[in-house]
Amino acid sequence: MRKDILRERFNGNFCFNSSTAYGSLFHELIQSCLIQNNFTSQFMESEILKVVKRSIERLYSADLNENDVIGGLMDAIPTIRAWADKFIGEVPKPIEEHLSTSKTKLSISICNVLNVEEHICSIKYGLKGKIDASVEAKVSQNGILKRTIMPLELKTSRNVSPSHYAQTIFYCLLMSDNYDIDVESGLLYYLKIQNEETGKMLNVPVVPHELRSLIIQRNQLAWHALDDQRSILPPMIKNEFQCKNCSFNASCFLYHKAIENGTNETSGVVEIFDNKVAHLKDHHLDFFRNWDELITLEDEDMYRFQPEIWNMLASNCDDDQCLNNMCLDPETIETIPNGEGYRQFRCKFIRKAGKPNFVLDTQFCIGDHVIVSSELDHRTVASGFVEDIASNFVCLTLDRIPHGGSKRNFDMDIESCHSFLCASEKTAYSNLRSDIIDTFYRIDKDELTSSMKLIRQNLVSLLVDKETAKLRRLIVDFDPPCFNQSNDTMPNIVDTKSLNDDQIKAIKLALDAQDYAILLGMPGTGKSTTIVQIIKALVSNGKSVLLAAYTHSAVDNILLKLLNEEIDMLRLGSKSKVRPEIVPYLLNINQYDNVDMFRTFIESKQVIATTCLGITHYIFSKRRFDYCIIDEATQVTLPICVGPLRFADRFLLVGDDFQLPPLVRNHEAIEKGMGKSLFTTLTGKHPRAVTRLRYQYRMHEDIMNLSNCLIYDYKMLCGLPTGPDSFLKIPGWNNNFLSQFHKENDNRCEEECWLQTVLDPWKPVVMVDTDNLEAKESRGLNQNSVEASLIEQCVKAMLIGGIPQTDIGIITPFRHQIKLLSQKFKDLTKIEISTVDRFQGREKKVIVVSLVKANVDYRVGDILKDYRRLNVAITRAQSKLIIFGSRSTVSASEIMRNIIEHIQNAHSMCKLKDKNTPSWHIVPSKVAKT
Ligand SMILES: Nc1ncnc2c1ncn2[C@@H]1O[C@H](COP(=O)(O)OP(=O)(O)OP(=O)(O)O)[C@@H](O)[C@H]1O
Repeated sequence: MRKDILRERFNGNFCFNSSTAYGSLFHELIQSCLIQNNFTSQFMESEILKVVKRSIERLYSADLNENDVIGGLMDAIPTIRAWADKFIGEVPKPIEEHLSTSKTKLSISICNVLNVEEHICSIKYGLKGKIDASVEAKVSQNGILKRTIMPLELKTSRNVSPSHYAQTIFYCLLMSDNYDIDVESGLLYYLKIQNEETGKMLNVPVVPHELRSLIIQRNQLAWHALDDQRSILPPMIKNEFQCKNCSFNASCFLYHKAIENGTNETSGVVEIFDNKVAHLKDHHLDFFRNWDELITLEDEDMYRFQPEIWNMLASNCDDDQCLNNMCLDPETIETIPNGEGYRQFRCKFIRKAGKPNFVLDTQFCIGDHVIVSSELDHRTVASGFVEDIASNFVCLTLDRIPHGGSKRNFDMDIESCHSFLCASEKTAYSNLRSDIIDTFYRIDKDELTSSMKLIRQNLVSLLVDKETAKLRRLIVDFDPPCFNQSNDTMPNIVDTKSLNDDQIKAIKLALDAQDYAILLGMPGTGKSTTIVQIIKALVSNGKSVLLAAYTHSAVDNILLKLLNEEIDMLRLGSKSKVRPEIVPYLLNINQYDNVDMFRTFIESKQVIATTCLGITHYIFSKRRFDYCIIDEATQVTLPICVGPLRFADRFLLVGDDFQLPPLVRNHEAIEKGMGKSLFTTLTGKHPRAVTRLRYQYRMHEDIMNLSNCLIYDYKMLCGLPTGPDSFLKIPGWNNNFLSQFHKENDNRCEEECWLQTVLDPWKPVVMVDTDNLEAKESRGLNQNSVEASLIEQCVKAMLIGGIPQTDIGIITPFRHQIKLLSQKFKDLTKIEISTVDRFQGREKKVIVVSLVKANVDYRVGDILKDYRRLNVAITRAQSKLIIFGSRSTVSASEIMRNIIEHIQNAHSMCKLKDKNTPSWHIVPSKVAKT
């Protein structure tokens, strides 16, 4: 039971070993034979080759060779065939029973396969599980023949275990709930226990007294999982053999020592315990207790809405968390082959009944994780994330094609004949299609992601693993970092002519670091440029580099620059999250015929890039790196940062304390220090490890000084010349340029057109104040339609004036405003519209900022008080920054007041008159797609 609780909190040791790798391959093989109902040697041989080819990464991780594995699987063919000959078909054959009380022999045959890997969450029993195969079986006893559904559980262990019986009984409950029918027993098949030539097949009945004791255990487990019982784990099992081989032993022992005040004596397994945690001193245990508490606080916030998914009818949930009455359009289902061998499905859902503009009005946004369930019986059918959202549909990328679940067949009879329509992939598409059309779905936001488990696992690895001893000394004990004596020579490959002195100093420090270095740079000072030069130098010295950042966009930002330098690299991640230019560098597992080829490929890559949470990839069980570089390191909490650092000997953290902080939702966790990044901590502890970049090359001086006056106290210097070239040039700009947008005989705007002020090429910073207009935000949603229309006019005018779409970025802190703006510019897809967070590390010639907040109570919200987020927003523009907002409302934020004062002093405030409503300009609905 303790292991089950630990499994909910930690990833465990995620490396594949040979028995888990073999186990998963056997499962895939038998499941595919069951689905195809083909157990011929020829079919199995060809399936083995396919299964092994799909699993090259797992074999690499488990140190297995495909020929040995193929041999091992082929050796099992006679056993599987004998099992199938006996138990698959229409004629029941005698089977051994667990806890049999009957004198008469039971016979069983599997006559139909309903599903494989069926994922069932039962609200009724508070259980969830993935059933290896859901089957229909013919059962004969005492001369009575019945057809009944049951779970089939496949096992590759060499011993029968009581936990397998328990699992099978629970699966019977899950199936009962899912199919709304009593399931009296399940099947357990041990491939490797040779009591016959077939392996061992058992029938496991749901016996009332066993079920009672299992439900009691389930309730105890649920008690331990409660928030306020978190520190009380179920007792340790103290079994030498099991503890040694348990993949959760490190977290178990660490918990015992740090949280339960345990010792090697009380652990009951002295030697194994000491081997893992004897080295931990009091301050290590304090470190773990502190971070465990912070993560728990944050965890509670993330799980806040989870119960609603299961407890509330979709019609009672508000649109914020749940979309109900959704229909899947079967014509839109598209398979997305993923580079890593998994498949995903793109599906479009339309709401059958509801408000016409409902989807845009909801809290659902692109990138949100979602769970799709059938509306009728609340059965989970798929999970994934939002890919696109418009007024009348939502497009999801899902792990499987949703369907309404198994449907009863015409000959179904509760007593004697359980007969269902298959929902598995062998089902003819036409069946599935009608099933899809007939089903209504609910889509819930899934706040629960597995990242918390990984974060906790990072902490355990940091404190326990042998490989992280050095990292532990540096970031837990705060040992001072060491540097080689600098010999002042720079590798030839570094393009010193294009760099300034600060940047050259930063490169030297990074190359001299024996432990770590820190690169602190204000916006546009060339942090990513410097990172690229450091990577070039390291690669030319034969070193390997793991490049990571919190967001995919930050990772790809550096990779795009590396591409220009023709540096070879490997990008890990899913195709849907990666920039198109980087897609060719994604790992494509289909290219490798064998493990050696794959190993050679992986080991040949000197630069591997991923996000900080992407480190669960198989390759990290084998690969280590000379350096790890983390960009935007001020954006990640310590336990997330530790993830990639675990795999390298030295590291470089790059960032700026005054740009985005780590994303932490829980206020108490922030107060207790979770929002302080490792970057900030180490910068304070060991200033010797820090180099600073001061010259920025992105922004016109006026834009830079806005940030200087707010944050940097004029320490940021301009590396760019400030001649006429530094201003925005609108190619079509002339005295008559704006007249094309005004209606004939309508001079209400012409006499003093606001676009004249805003687009004036000699004004690099302008704020458009909407206070005189009816431009209020929508109630309850951070959305402002008048502001969006003004932005549409302004941006389209620039496009007509000849500014390319790719030069324009629109930033707003609110995701609902992004949805609205994306609608306005839906034909102009090269204009980037994004949150501040996604724009960090990026730049555009023109940046338009939509502040959205406009209300009579002057409520400005937290985001517009966040000086770091605002700093990022105003430092993305090279030549022109246009800010739209309600001066009276946003002035409630002190930092916004300062921005406004600075702009006012520069005479760059454009206060709209009430006649400047958006309709005074003729804006073509379509603009040439430059
Ligand atoms: N030494 C230099 N001389 C001239 N231009 C430079 C120099 N270093 C960087 N740049 C230019 O400055 C701009 C900003 O550089 P870069 O994107 O590397 O900055 P950054 O510090 O990573 O930005 P951010 O703070 O947004 O993350 C780029 O256009 C880059 O080409």
